[in-house]
Parts: sequence; structure tokens; C-alpha cells
Amino acid sequence: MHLIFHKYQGTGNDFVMIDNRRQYFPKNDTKLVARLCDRKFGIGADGLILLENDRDADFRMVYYNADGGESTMCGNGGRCIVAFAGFLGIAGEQTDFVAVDGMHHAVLKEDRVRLQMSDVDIIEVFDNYVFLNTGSPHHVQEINDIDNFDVKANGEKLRYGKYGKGGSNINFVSPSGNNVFRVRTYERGVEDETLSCGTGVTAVAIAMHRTGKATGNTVTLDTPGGRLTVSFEERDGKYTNVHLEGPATRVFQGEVDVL
Ligand SMILES: N[C@@H](CCC[C@H](N)C(=O)O)C(=O)O
Repeated sequence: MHLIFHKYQGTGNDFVMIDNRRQYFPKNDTKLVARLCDRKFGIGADGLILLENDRDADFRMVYYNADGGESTMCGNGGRCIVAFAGFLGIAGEQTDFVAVDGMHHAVLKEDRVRLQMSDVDIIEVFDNYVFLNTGSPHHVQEINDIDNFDVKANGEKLRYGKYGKGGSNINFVSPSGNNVFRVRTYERGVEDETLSCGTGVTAVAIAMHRTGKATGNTVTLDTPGGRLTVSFEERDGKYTNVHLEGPATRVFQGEVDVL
């Protein structure tokens, strides 16, 4: 099979993007997805995304983690697919698309995408961490000395030890200013730290607001791959109008023959 692919990145969270409107990609071939995402034997990416036709929206997003498994919502991938849809000419400045967690509205301006995320009303607050689902499950934990913290070792321990087979993404956070936080994330399905996680920083912003550590409705999140902004409205503990904003960039396009 001959595959044309496009590579995108959003604050360093990188994706192989495939235009699957003609339904030619073998969607159940987990091994193929993992091979394409492999950084030594393939193209290399944190995930693979298919852009498909949808009856009720401009397009549909199908997301796979680098391990080949189809997964839940990817915020940075959602921003990147909007940029890809703009490149293909199927999205204008405003677009609506369907993902695994429902309909998303987005605004594309040059290489910046503002993506509406799911509402959040279940937030579990524990002594030293918060757990919530922003389209994907997230553990949010404050730490000291974020620069020297072993995200992979600690993330792995929590991901498998605490959350069992289904797992969770694990975010470590340190405040760095007024409504500004530094975030490092261990991603389930990549099974390593990634440079940024969109649903992760969304979870961090909401968790910090819920626990009184962020006071504003716009929170800035600095990840190793760059800066993202999350804004929301909150009423009686329910978070609505949640938006994730940041850069989404086309890196290159290529072709591969896969057996
Ligand atoms: N990188 C993503 C999160 C992708 C999903 C995650 N790895 C999972 O399986 O839960 C993002 O930007 O949100």
C-alpha cells in the first residue's frame, strides 16, 4: 500500500496526519499505526490521526496513540487536524468537526488554533492530586523542582500502579506566576513524557482553578514544547466554554510504501 502522509506538531506534540476521506487506510491494523509512529523504524510521532468525512460536520477525527491503539480525545491533535483541514481546503476560519468525545468548534487564524473542548463537571479532588476527564483521563499533581523531576519513572508508576489497565495520563505541575503554570505530562499510549498534551494542560488549568491556585478564567500553561492558553467559564463547579489555544504547525509531507 502506498500512503501519502502529512506531519503536524502542536507545541511539540507531533502527529502523522492522513487524509482518509476515501476510506483506504486499514483502520484495525494496530501494528501498522505503531510502525508508522515509531521514531526509529517509521515516520515518528506521538500519534496518528485520520481525517474522514462526516455527515453532520466539516470532517471527523479518528485518533490513535503511538502504540497503535485507537484512543480518546487528543487536544493538540484536534488543533493540528484543524490546521490540516485548512490546508486541504475543507475548513475555513471557523470549523466544526466530530471526535470521539463529540462535536468541536474551532477557529483557525494563520498557524494558531482555538479549539472548544468538552464541558467538565466531574472533578475528583484528593489530598495531593486531582483527577478529571477533559476528553481523556488526567491525573494532575503539583510537584517542586519540575526541571529535575523524573516524569517518565513517576508517571509510569502512577499510570500502571494507580489506574490499572485503562490507565490515565499523568500531569506534573508547578506554579510559575499569576495564573501561569509549568506542566510536564506522561502520556498513556505513548508511554513516555511528551513535549505537550492538550487535554492535559486543559485538565491542569481546571484543576488549578478548582483548588483555588488559579484565580482567573484564563490560564497560561508552559510545556516543554511551548505555551498554551486555556480559558473557561465556571458555575457551581461546572466548567463550560472551555477553549484550548496555541500554535499548530505543518512540518512536512511524505510518501511511504507499507507492506
Ligand atoms: N496528546 C493528547 C492526548 C492523547 C490521548 C492520550 N494519550 C490518551 O490516550 O489518553 C492531547 O494533546 O490531548
